[in-house]
Amino acid sequence: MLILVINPGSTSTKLAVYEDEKPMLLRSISHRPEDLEKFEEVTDEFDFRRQLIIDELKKLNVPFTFSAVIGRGGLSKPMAGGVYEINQKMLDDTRNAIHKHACDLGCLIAHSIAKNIPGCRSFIADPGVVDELNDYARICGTPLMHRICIWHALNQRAIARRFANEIGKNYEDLNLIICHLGGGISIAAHDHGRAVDANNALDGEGPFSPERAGSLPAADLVRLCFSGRYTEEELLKRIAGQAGLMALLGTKDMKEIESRIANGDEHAKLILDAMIYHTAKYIVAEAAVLYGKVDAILLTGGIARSEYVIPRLRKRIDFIAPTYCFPGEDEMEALAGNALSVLTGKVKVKTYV
Ligand SMILES: Nc1ncnc2c1ncn2[C@@H]1O[C@H](COP(=O)(O)OP(=O)(O)OP(=O)(O)O)[C@@H](O)[C@H]1O
Ligand SMILES: CCCC(=O)O
Repeated sequence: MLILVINPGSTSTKLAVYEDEKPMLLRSISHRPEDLEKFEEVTDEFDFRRQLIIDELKKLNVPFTFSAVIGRGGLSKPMAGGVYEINQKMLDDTRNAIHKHACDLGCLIAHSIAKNIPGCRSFIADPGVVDELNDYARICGTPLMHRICIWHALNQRAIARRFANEIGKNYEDLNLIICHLGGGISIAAHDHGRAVDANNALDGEGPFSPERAGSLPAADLVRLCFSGRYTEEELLKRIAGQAGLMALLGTKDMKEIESRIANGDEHAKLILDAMIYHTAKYIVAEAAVLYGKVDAILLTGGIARSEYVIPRLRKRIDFIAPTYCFPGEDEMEALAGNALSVLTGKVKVKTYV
């Protein structure tokens, strides 16, 4: 069975074709900032990115005989983890969602390609809005709002299963703290296969990250909103996009920051060490969620490759549980595997309502 996998990111669109479990091709189409800047919202990039994918597949002579197209799920309404058949409700909610993220295009493009292929199904799996929070985690100190999570559910779960497999156990038998260190940093407590606590990595919760502000002093933020100095859009960018290392150091490229530090830049060192410090604090906090019974801490994402960050982070968290590193991400393989498990009847597909 031929499966097409689509994973749009902020600067690239990844695509892969699998023949059952076997990867036949993996491509990453890079987007120049000037090509994306002209679109007001990420969903406006739909035609542009869809056409690039189709052109690339045609160029590589890939037959359009897919049994399924699976995309990285978008930020529609919260849902339990699993594999979902894309339906009209999901498409509408993804297009109309308050939160915008390049992954929205995964769902929209997967459906649009699949619908033109006879017999082809379209899926998403473990989108960033997977919500398995416990009742305490939803509550914050005002009735005006409640906590939600937006996190790297797909990669965290893929890494969790990989780790469990490597040690000969089931993910569902383990208590894990997983930290995805990417452009955003998400941290979740996985209690026997359920992510009972996770941060909203997109919206200003958790540690600051390469391009996100993380948790901010709330009253200062309110005063800033009413200061007349910024529009709503500008301030939202100060929370996700023009925030974190990008705002504090003018770059989110970790290699560049590491080289500044190696050349004696004390300010860069202070900021990066602060990011490590806050990340460690949020990781350790998840141990309380699991009553201190933590089988392992798993670190993943692009920054898990950093020889500067990882040893310093480990030094602050190793006392909780053994820490393992899974640099990068397993998203393409995880998506393909999820589609295949539905096509072969191993997993029951869910309906988004
Ligand atoms: N070899 C490396 N050493 C140090 N840092 C690295 C390395 N490779 C990537 N990074 C850093 O990882 C970060 C990006 O991580 P990643 O690729 O996981 O993010 P993303 O896919 O853009 O966003 P996200 O993971 O939040 O969806 C950047 O700050 C980048 O500089
Ligand atoms: C939906 C992925 C979460 C993030 O980018 O922070």
